[in-house]
Amino acid sequence: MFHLRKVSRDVARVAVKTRRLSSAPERSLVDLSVDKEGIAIVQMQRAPVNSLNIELMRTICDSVSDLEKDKCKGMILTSASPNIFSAGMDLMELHNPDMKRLEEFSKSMFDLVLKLFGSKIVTTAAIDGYSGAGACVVALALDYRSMTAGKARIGLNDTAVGIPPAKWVADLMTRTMGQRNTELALTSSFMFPAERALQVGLVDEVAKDKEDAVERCKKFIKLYDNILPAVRTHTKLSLRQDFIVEFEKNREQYLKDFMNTITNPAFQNGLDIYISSLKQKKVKAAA
Ligand SMILES: CC/C=C\C/C=C\C/C=C\C/C=C/C(=O)SCCNC(=O)CCNC(=O)[C@H](O)C(C)(C)COP(=O)(O)OP(=O)(O)OC[C@H]1O[C@@H](n2cnc3c(N)ncnc32)[C@H](O)[C@@H]1OP(=O)(O)O
Repeated sequence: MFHLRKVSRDVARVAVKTRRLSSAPERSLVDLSVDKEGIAIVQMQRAPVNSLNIELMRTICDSVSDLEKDKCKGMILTSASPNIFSAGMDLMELHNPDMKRLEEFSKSMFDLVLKLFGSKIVTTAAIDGYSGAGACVVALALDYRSMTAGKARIGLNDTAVGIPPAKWVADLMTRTMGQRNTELALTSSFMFPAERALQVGLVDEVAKDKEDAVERCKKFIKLYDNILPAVRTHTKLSLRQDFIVEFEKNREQYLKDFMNTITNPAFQNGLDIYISSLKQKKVKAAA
């Protein structure tokens, strides 16, 4: 656990009342609430598995922008789906895609990663269930992750879906887990249970259940209570600037690479088989 030095006793805070914003129709993909202490819970609720389509990614992005404007203390990204944080990118967005929508999808994905990684507020995830591929990338873009012990798995299993991890994805993971662990994780597509994820630094704490995971996120956010938000943000962003600058510089190339991978006929054939196997699993389970 971190020990943060006291910098100022009277940190000015904008009072944030407890409120829910999910009544707005465009926000129905997340439930957003902010408590009296200014800590927000952004709960993904795109049933059944919170797969990341354009709309969900944009909604998360917009929610974080709103929370930044409101000068919230921090946010906790979590899920309404039992046993699933998120199934990663929406495979239907990648399967036989319309080119225009695929480009929009890629842009939304990049926007989301940059928004989360470069956010001014303290960003955390309470991971209570499966968090594979794109969902692991989202979690890696945050400041802190707590994950429930048990069946939950987290990892970048991109190779399993035929996507060679992009350089920026590997960089993001390396920043958190180091070179060696990243190399092993990416080449094997290993999906880590919480205890193993903690050992390699992929998550920061193991929780006993979702409630505990959320509490640990709150505790982490409150560690910054005595640090001036502007000073914390400045420090965080100066340490992250290299990644952000590199990403912006290569963004067009990353977009082309991603579009080329997805539209490759070999990838589409593999995806056909992968999606059928997911559906087949259900048929078998019902039999
Ligand atoms: C925002 C992204 C940010 C950055 C990414 C940046 C760069 C690129 C980085 C990485 C590349 C990332 C690629 C991906 O993310 S590809 C997606 C990878 N995910 C998976 O392979 C997960 C596949 N799903 C599962 O293994 C299981 O479904 C799961 C363990 C999640 C849940 O199992 P459960 O038994 O509870 O449910 P199911 O019956 O399997 O599924 C229910 C229902 O949902 C559909 N489903 C599942 N996953 C997805 C998905 N990813 N996209 C779309 N739909 C999905 C599944 O087919 C079932 O549908 P139906 O039969 O119609 O009910």
